[in-house]
Amino acid sequence: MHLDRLSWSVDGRVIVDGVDVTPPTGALTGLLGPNGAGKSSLLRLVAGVLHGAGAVHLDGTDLLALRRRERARVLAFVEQDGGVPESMTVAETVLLGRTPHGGLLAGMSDDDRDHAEWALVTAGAEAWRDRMMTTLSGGERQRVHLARALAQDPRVLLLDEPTNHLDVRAQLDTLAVVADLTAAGVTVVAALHDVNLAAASCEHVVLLDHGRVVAAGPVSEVLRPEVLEPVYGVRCTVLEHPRDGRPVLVFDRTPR
Ligand SMILES: Nc1ncnc2c1ncn2[C@@H]1O[C@H](COP(=O)(O)OP(=O)(O)OP(=O)(O)O)[C@@H](O)[C@H]1O
Repeated sequence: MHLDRLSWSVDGRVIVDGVDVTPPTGALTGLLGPNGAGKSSLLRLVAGVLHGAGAVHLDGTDLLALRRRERARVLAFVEQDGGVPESMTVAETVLLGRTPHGGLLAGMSDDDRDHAEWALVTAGAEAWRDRMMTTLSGGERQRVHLARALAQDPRVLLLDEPTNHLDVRAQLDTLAVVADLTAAGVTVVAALHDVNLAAASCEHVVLLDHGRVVAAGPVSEVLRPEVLEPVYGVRCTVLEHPRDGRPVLVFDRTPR
């Protein structure tokens, strides 16, 4: 997938400024940057929720030129604190993920139901299948939203802060689901605040600041003190994980 010079302004202020990057196919790309850097806005632009300038190319097709339903067959987006459908059960909510492929809930095929069931189990949400969405905790809802996106069977999955309500185990579970998806060829882009989670789980990183790409590339190239310190305004020390050699970052406010 290639994000081709994506830009978006609001009230005369440029929020996303000519973002031109290529998240690798079948890999997890972490979208990092300080509060207000434009991560959510960029994901919303790619998903076609916001309308700005630029294109999103996937195998020669501009996803932003597609109709919403066609785009939803290839791209799924789990928004941060996504809305909760009133008076719907978890199972019905996940089944909604099949609507771009099939039709209305009543017209779902056995294949659609099987796929939704797979998504429910894969996202670890099957225990709540008959619960009303409004009764779930933040972390439980997050898993259901992931399940609904899986039910869509996307080639591109956008996740906005997929771990922010989750306990440590649930974070690792979610990242394991993402790893299985990328192994199956899905391209995943996730906005993350936890730099160490990105260091541990992403293949590729895009670092945003003030709507612009400051750095993009493999974890070892982007998650370095000289790149991170000016962006976050903190001191950064890089250690090596004793088990897998991946970077572990420690931040403090000591002046350089
Ligand atoms: N609809 C809007 N109207 C005005 N300003 C907006 C709008 N949407 C976003 N912004 C502004 O754009 C900037 C980028 O916001 P965005 O939510 O994309 O950042 P972010 O990197 O996801 O931040 P965070 O890490 O805090 O979630 C912020 O300054 C925000 O206030």
